[in-house]
Amino acid sequence: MTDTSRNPEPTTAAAASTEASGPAYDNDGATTTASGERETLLEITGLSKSFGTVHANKDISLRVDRGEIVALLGENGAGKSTLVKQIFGLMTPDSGTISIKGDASRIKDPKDAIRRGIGMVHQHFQLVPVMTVAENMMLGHETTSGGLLDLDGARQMVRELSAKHKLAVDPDAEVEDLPVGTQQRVEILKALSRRVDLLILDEPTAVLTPQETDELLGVMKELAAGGTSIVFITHKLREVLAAADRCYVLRQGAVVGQVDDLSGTTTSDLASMMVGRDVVLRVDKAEATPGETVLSVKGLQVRDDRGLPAVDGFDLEVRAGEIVGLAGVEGNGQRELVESLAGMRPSAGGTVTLGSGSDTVDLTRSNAHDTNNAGVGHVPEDREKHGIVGGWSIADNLVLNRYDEAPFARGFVRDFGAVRSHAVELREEFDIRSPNVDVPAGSLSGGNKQKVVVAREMSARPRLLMAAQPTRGVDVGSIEFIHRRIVEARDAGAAVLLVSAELDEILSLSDRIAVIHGGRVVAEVAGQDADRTEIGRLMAGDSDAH
Ligand SMILES: Nc1ncnc2c1ncn2[C@@H]1O[C@H](COP(=O)(O)OP(=O)(O)OP(=O)(O)O)[C@@H](O)[C@H]1O
Repeated sequence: MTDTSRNPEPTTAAAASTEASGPAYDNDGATTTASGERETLLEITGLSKSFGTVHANKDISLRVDRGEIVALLGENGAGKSTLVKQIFGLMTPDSGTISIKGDASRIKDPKDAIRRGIGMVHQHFQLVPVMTVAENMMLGHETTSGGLLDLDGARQMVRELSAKHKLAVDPDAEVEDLPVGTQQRVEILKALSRRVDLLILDEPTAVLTPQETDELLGVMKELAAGGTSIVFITHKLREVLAAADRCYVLRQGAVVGQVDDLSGTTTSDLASMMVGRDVVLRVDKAEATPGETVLSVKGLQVRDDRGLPAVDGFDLEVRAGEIVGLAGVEGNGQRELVESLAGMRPSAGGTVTLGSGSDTVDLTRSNAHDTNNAGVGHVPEDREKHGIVGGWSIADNLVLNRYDEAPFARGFVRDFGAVRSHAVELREEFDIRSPNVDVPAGSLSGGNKQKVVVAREMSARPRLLMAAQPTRGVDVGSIEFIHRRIVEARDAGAAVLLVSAELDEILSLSDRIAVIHGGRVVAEVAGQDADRTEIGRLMAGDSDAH
């Protein structure tokens, strides 16, 4: 960690794009000033921003040169999103300056930011799902570039930008039908459809498969080589080492570290810089001692939103005291499977039971309430939609599915004291960073919202814990913590079904791994025998891999 001066020989973009200058929405590719010096594209000085008593950004100063890829790292709630929202004009700083290419005048709003060459891809995409890619492209241009694009013009633009940036997208596809990774490409193309000097990506890889992530990192490097500067937020330290030229580390709103040469740096170095202590990146666990069958799924059929088969003859058993990891490329029925097992989506065939012998409960047609009452805990993939109620307090969110039960209610009367003290305990135990437990859950940072959901579901001590992407958007220190808690739940006798797009997470936590492809289990392997490459091939549908 150093406090450095300028990086005179940046590694990325000395080679400016050699492509002929393209259409009006192209970038110029120049990375240096006339004197041969690298141009400072973004300079932030003494930036502070508070929400009530929370100092989200404290006296932040940083710099990004043209053609650089700069990573922003930090724990959940460290202030990363707040910082980039101010650069994009979504929030106004309390004090300090943001200077873009030497212009330090206030960025009034996103429109103003776009006019000044800033593009941003948000954590939650801003696309209209029922519209096509080209129609979504038109939307942005109505408001920002004055001239209305016609549909043919928008289609043409998508094709040209797709080809130029090697981001394949069908202009006529409806956005809601596209996998998440492709939706993100549309967002990136939308940002690139205007002149962009600085592209901000807020946790761009959180929802991507490993292959999509590699593709995106490649695109980022090409953009940087063409003169675009990139600021990206991530919790995945390997990505920082793979793609960034430099990085800044934030803690509790302040810049606590800066690495200007990442070549000798390891993921462990970055992790301890972020968290302020050494972090164990691998999970230590004893061998599992599985007991009786808890979850039994036979021949399950579930349809997707369009009525097509998504889960198609799915069989799986999960026993008490074991973690079964479901590995698969996103879009192979995992979402529909978990929703169906949680009682949120009807099944079209097959059976689901919980427990064994005389203790068996048939959950095949249960709703979410019954499933929950039967002892199923569910950490949903989409915390914003299914995990929390943003307008309700943290305390209420922590008892969302148990508000009418003892000790949180006596008869029809709620015991607010019990709800609150439960919340105070969990906030402490799960390190939920918030001023108190009474603030709306919607005001929490992304990772802290996730901790609320995980805390609620785990504290209910479910017989079956279904955890879908449990550490998505969560910082390394908290990943370590959540992983430890999942193993503890297993050791206390819970059956755990872990669904994750992170193969590393599956490999390090699972006692048994089931690979899902085309809506059914195509292979099962013991956790300790699992081979990364083989699992990868099975995930891709190579049935000879096993
Ligand atoms: N609109 C808001 N109202 C109140 N508090 C807010 C608001 N936006 C952010 N905060 C608070 O500011 C702090 C910084 O949040 P921010 O979202 O910037 O963190 P982050 O580093 O992006 O975290 P994560 O990695 O979890 O996404 C947090 O304590 C958060 O609760």
